[in-house]
Amino acid sequence: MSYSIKEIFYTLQGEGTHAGRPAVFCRFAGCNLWTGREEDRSSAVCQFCDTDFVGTDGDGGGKFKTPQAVAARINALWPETHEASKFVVFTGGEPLLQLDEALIDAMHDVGFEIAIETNGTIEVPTGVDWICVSPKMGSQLIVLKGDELKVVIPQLGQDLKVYEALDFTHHYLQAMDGPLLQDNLHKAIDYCKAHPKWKLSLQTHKLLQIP
Ligand SMILES: C[S@@+](CC[C@H](N)C(=O)[O-])C[C@H]1O[C@@H](n2cnc3c(N)ncnc32)[C@H](O)[C@@H]1O
Ligand SMILES: Nc1nc2[nH]cc(C(=O)O)c2c(=O)[nH]1
Ligand code: SF4
Ligand SMILES: [Mg+2]
Repeated sequence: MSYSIKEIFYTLQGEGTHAGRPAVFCRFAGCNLWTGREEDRSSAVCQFCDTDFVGTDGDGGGKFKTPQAVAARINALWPETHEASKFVVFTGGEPLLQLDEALIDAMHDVGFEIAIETNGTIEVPTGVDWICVSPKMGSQLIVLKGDELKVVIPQLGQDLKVYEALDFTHHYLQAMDGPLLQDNLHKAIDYCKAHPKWKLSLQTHKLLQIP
């Protein structure tokens, strides 16, 4: 199989537990909950997406024929003299439409720790080192355990108590970006204070204006 990748870039993880950690981001093209076309947004399962994941035309993007080719491109972005802390985040779009064990093995072969950002609707292949699930109302959540659960609020009909019971090490709330961001941040802050199992995840890369 070949891999369709929107962009590959080296930055800091902006969100969640690893916020501030240098990481190569590999953004796969395509998602199962939205086409990515603005004209389809209002009829999509996931309507609040902040990301362009259509096509393969971003920085470092393209169609890659082999897992080794993807791994080599990602590895080339890591600073040469710092082999120990190699960290890749597979995101999208929905990475689990394309990420397979062959690519996971290829990344481990070049020394990377592997994280994913997923909507939790597709089974996670073996070997992923850090699983971040961000459930979407209107979709069937099937990934019920992992390292961090990162719930974007508010979403219509959400019951955070249901998520609280799931088997994740960290439970985060992330305010939905958009015209109501400030309101949403206050909702998230108030909820965390009242339910201290939850922590606030900020999208720090947006504050920092880095990719
Ligand atoms: C663009 S998604 C890609 C990965 C995967 N499809 C998912 O939804 O988790 C990456 C992260 O951004 C979050 N996100 C997307 N749009 C957002 C928005 N408008 N405000 C806050 N977080 C958002 C998602 O919930 C997810 O945690
Ligand atoms: N810096 C940075 N951190 C991120 N964390 C999750 C992201 C994503 O789009 O999945 C993201 C992103 O796009 N940039
Ligand atoms: S599931 Fe993730 S990538 Fe897909 S539309 Fe929603 S936020 Fe965007
Ligand atoms: Mg993003």
